[in-house]
Amino acid sequence: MYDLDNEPHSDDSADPLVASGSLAGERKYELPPGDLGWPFIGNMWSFLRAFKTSKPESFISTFVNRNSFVGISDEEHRWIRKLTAAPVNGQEALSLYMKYIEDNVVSALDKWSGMGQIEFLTELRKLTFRIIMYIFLSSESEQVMEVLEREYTALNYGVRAMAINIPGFAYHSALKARKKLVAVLQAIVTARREWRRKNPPTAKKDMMDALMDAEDENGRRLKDEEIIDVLVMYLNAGHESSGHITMWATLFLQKNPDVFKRAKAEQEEIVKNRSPDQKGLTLKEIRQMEYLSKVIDETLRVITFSLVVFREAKKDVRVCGYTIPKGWKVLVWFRSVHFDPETYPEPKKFDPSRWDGFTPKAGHFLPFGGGSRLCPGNDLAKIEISIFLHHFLLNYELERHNPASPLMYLPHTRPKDNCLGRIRRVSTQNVKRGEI
Ligand code: HEM
Repeated sequence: MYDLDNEPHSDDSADPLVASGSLAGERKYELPPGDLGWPFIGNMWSFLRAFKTSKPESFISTFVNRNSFVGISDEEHRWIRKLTAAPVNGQEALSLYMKYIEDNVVSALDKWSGMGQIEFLTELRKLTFRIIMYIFLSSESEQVMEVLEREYTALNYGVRAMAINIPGFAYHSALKARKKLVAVLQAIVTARREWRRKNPPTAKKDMMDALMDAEDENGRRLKDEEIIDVLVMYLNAGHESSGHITMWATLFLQKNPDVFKRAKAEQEEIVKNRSPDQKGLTLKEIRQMEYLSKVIDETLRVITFSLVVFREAKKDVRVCGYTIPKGWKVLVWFRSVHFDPETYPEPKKFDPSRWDGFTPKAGHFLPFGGGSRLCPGNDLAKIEISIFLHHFLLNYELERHNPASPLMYLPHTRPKDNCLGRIRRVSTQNVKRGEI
């Protein structure tokens, strides 16, 4: 029995399954370290297998039953995660991807500023999807990208639909879409393998190369099918969240002129200190964006994009006088963690300066989850958002059509009008990569 009531609070657990907040009062609790199973609703890895078979129960079991035959075992999760972590979040990979991100951000902002009214959130989601596709498949044509985007959108619609496999229903379209997606991705994988066979190894170009190179300690590499599954899953995991947080950070900046001014001054300083021949942002400059990083952390806290995750108790756990028996599911409600007034005074207030000299205790800031399931795209996401805000702050402003648009809270907090408005260019500073 793991007795939390008598366990000292640890702030430095190597792999904490962290969960803190107000459970039955103000008592804090922290679950034992380790892999406590996987969430049984909306789990990212369940996307790996979703829609691979047309049996209706496959959809339900993928998302609901952890022992499902289409689900992914703990061992498989560990193996794929280990092999894909560095290609997504490693330093080498991140510096490589920055160019794709910045090129896409600069051209999107430029395009939007000439478009009149746009749904800012919808456009941001398209942008973050495009960025993820470029990170994976940098050399594919615009045509291929469009097909992938179209089929992926159909697949995504089916995720929360009823499992009715009849033409006209979203689930049926999703099954068809996955088949087409797989066919296109398989052609890309085959062509890439062929190219690599005929050409001498070059520096890595994108995540597809990195996945093909990834090897475990026994020399085992990812098969084509595994690479495709990982791509499909990452396309899902890696765009929606970044799009929403980018929108909210932009809105908070605009709503708080003092914050906007300070964040903009920081970006101007970065550009001013750059050598004239430098093209585009560098990782070093991203690290210099200390204030912007606080703006993003505060946005992640206030918005809490992922409301909840599930864990499973691997042994009996005592919490606040209650026993959570081994095998029970535990729901970690991130919003109560992020709105705990003991950790975050006036929790509803957007206040980036609360992060000045403040590092929350382990388990008190979980925008990317925690433990062995910690979001592997956390650094990538922050870089993506920082690059967008860098260019937005320097050159643009957003004029909302309905500033008082009501909000929707499920599945994610957003204005009902998807943030309808205009993007206006207010300066031409640094509009092209590296041009000042
Ligand atoms: C602001 C952006 C993002 C937020 C707020 C976010 C948040 C989260 C959260 C809360 C989880 C669940 C963690 C847990 O169970 O403890 C998660 C998992 C995951 N995220 Fe993210 N994420 C973001 C961006 C990304 C990006 C850019 C990628 C990839 C390119 C990504 C890939 C994943 C994957 C693969 C998982 C499943 C991890 C596992 O179960 O092992 N995410 N994310």
